[in-house]
Amino acid sequence: MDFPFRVGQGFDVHALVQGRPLIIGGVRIPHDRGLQGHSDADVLLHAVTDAILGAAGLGDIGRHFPDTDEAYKGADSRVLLRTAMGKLREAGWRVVNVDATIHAQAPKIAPHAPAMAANISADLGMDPTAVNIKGKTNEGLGYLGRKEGIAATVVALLARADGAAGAG
Ligand SMILES: Nc1ccn([C@@H]2O[C@H](COP(=O)(O)O)[C@@H](O)[C@H]2O)c(=O)n1
Ligand SMILES: C[C@@]1(CO)OP(=O)(O)OP(=O)(O)OC[C@H]1O
Repeated sequence: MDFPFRVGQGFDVHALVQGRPLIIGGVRIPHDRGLQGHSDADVLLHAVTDAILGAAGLGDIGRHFPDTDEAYKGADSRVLLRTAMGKLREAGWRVVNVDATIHAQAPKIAPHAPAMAANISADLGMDPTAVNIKGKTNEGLGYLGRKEGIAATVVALLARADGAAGAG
């Protein structure tokens, strides 16, 4: 019998490079560099996608949206997140809450956190108060501290969509 709640975690990191926009949580943030990737390189949305897919036992973002597929070149990661959420719904899950940390020496995340939470909650079909976004520096240490990239870590809790304990 399945337990009616499942937890998942997600991690992602992308390099900061010249000539790319910085898009985190679906929010375009004014900055001197942006994140490198096959898609729009939205490090937060990729970690959220992995957290919900992982909780549902549906693998990972690369399995559903391979970075070798031209279809995802420059892809809007909100579209990928909504597609992943559709797969969760088909499997009978809803997302209860999301808690995320963006590991960025710069820029400041706090001013953009409400907009990021609004985007994620809209894409997952939940109340914005159930999405918590935190920024954290790396205290100048390592590749994150040297501003060579930005990382995100996320945990997500799922519940059976019908709310039935033990529903399979
Ligand atoms: N990119 C960031 C980093 C930090 N914050 C905010 O500052 C607080 C202190 O961060 P430390 O890494 O110095 O402990 C943190 O709790 C956030 O409120 C941020 O918004 N964006
Ligand atoms: C989002 C995808 C889509 O091709 O590509 P990237 O933007 O490179 O992002 P990453 O987190 O490295 O890998 C996941 C891929 O599914």
